[in-house]
Amino acid sequence: MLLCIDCGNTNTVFSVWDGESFVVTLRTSTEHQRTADQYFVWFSTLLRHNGLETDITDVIISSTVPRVVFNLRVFADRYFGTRPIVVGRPDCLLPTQPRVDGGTQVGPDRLVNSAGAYDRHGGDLIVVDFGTATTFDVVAEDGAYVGGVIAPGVNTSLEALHQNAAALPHVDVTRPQAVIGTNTVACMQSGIFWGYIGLVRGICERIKGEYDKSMRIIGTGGLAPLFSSGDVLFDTIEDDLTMHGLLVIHRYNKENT
Ligand SMILES: Nc1ncnc2c1ncn2[C@@H]1O[C@H](COP(=O)(O)OP(=O)(O)OP(=O)(O)O)[C@@H](O)[C@H]1O
Ligand SMILES: CC(C)(CO)[C@@H](O)C(=O)NCCC(=O)O
Ligand SMILES: [K+]
Repeated sequence: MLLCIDCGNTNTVFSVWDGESFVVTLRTSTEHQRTADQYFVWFSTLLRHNGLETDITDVIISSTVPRVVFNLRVFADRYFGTRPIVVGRPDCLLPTQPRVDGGTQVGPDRLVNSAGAYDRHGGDLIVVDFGTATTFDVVAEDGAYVGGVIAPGVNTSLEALHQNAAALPHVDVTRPQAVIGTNTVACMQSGIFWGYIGLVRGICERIKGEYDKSMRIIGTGGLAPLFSSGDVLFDTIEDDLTMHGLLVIHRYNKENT
């Protein structure tokens, strides 16, 4: 079985592929101090809790946090006796090479999203991912990542407001009743909710204006459904896009090395 690990700046997601489907998906916060042994205690406990017997033979990792990769490598080696494929490292092949400015280290999550989206939808896409940052990845006709946009993440923005303004509390993102808020929390929720809808809409329109062909927009990340409840932003929403991309890249490496 294949263990896919998607390590973001906020959360790390483990998902096990049994050859036909993802049988379990587990989420933990990203902490670079976490050791290989700590990962295993958490992982094996939850597998047992889910009544799963898994035999992990392969591991693939995408990490936007370089320093967690060391302990994840030790985890794969010590507990599964396997050398993981790490997206973005020179020995990990990609189905298509990104076309960006020389020296740019594209976030591995964006390469993975691009590969996953291309496999499902073909090219000429915008992939919008609501994570720590809100990213827009442009996928060309041949599946290459050719650039995009990095905007502040929804929770990152809310946290910055709270940190920088003495009278603004911590609030969770939600769809507000009205645009005109009649209390502080409602005002903040309106700013974030309608602000991000405007941001996503505006950036996608501008990307489409710059691109010479029609494009489809794929939304992913935990908050995509919430934002699409306020406006038609996406042609499709896929919550498993990153995991699917890891699967695609793993398969490509197995077939070509
Ligand atoms: N309605 C909601 N309100 C608030 N948070 C939500 C809601 N739906 C999902 N979430 C949150 O979205 C997050 C899932 O986000 P996702 O995995 O896409 O990115 P992330 O973990 O926040 O960022 P990164 O991948 O950069 O670490 C979870 O932390 C989840 O709690
Ligand atoms: C933008 C984030 C933080 C989104 O997770 C990640 O993809 C990243 O660290 N990217 C590196 C810079 C780039 O993608 O161009
Ligand atoms: K993510």
